[in-house]
Amino acid sequence: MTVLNVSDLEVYYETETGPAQAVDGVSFSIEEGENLGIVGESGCGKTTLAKAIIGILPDAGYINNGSIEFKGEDLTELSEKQRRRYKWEEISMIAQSAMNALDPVYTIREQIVEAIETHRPGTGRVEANEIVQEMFELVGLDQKRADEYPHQFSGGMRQRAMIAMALALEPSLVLADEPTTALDVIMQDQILKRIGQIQKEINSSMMVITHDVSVVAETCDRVVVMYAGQIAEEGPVEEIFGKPYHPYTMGLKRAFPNIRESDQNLLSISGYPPELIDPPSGCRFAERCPLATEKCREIEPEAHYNNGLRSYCHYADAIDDGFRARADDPATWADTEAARAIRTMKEGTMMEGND
Ligand SMILES: Nc1ncnc2c1ncn2[C@@H]1O[C@H](COP(=O)(O)OP(=O)(O)OP(=O)(O)O)[C@@H](O)[C@H]1O
Repeated sequence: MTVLNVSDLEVYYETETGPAQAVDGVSFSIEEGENLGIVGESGCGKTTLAKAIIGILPDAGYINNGSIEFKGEDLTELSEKQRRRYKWEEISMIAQSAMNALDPVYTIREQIVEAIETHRPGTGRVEANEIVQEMFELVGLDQKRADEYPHQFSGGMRQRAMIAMALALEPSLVLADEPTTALDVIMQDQILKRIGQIQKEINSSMMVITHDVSVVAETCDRVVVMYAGQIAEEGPVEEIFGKPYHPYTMGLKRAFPNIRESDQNLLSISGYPPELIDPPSGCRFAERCPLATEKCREIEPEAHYNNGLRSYCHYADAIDDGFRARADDPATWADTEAARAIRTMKEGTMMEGND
């Protein structure tokens, strides 16, 4: 069964200089029990996507187009009141920062019990407390500390408490936004394993948002690679990281440190994602791409399908292992428009310095 079906979603933010297209024409689905990873550099629209799905966009943000079908019901058509019943009970979110997500004036127990009583009005106090105990055990927290306030917890414990809260109502879909970024490597590993175990027990689906490709490799079945508000590539984890067809995926998997490997030979994708207020007309990655041609700068790429992957690159069908090997070489990434522009700028600064 399809739990979530996002179709042609556009989310804008009103800014002083005009509307910024944070999510632009994004379509994907998540099946029951499936884990989908969303990866991409900072600012590519991952958190906005999650906030639109659970219905907590800030005032400046709005859905401009598209649908978000949850178990067949389009959430974008519902009123604020109707949507509330989905929040936490059916769709929950493990936010980036547990400190911001937890209420400082209530104990952890009070917050979890409150959530249970709001969404399951028939649940008695004793039963709610049993759920707190069970969730604390599952996330590896000492339940004696349930009556403490968030500030009395360490960062790792707060993150675990947040996970306990997000999973207490056994939601069908959990949106995990950088669930372990604030934690050290050992803790990250434990927490990821823990989330996986709990999730299997309650058979929920999960959308894992991260910039760390090793987290996705470890926890997800499929992955969506986002770039500048759009999907660059989508498909099963093994294929995406084994034989990708989009140059951005190739760069991304070598450009960011990951929690698995200590000795990493990282490469750099020169430049930055484009402004989302006035994005370029062709492929948004063209300026930073070693394969880019005039066509890429002018025409927006359509989806190409290879080996179960959906890749938005004009040259996806021509990409082979030869190119994948070249993309592993940092020198390949020194030959892009962005890299050349940065070199020219540096040379200019040096010349000025010599004058
Ligand atoms: N409240 C806001 N008002 C205006 N623009 C915003 C707002 N929140 C986010 N944006 C912009 O929307 C774009 C997408 O941001 P978003 O936080 O969704 O990206 P992200 O991929 O989750 O990044 P990160 O990993 O840093 O959280 C960015 O350009 C960001 O500047």
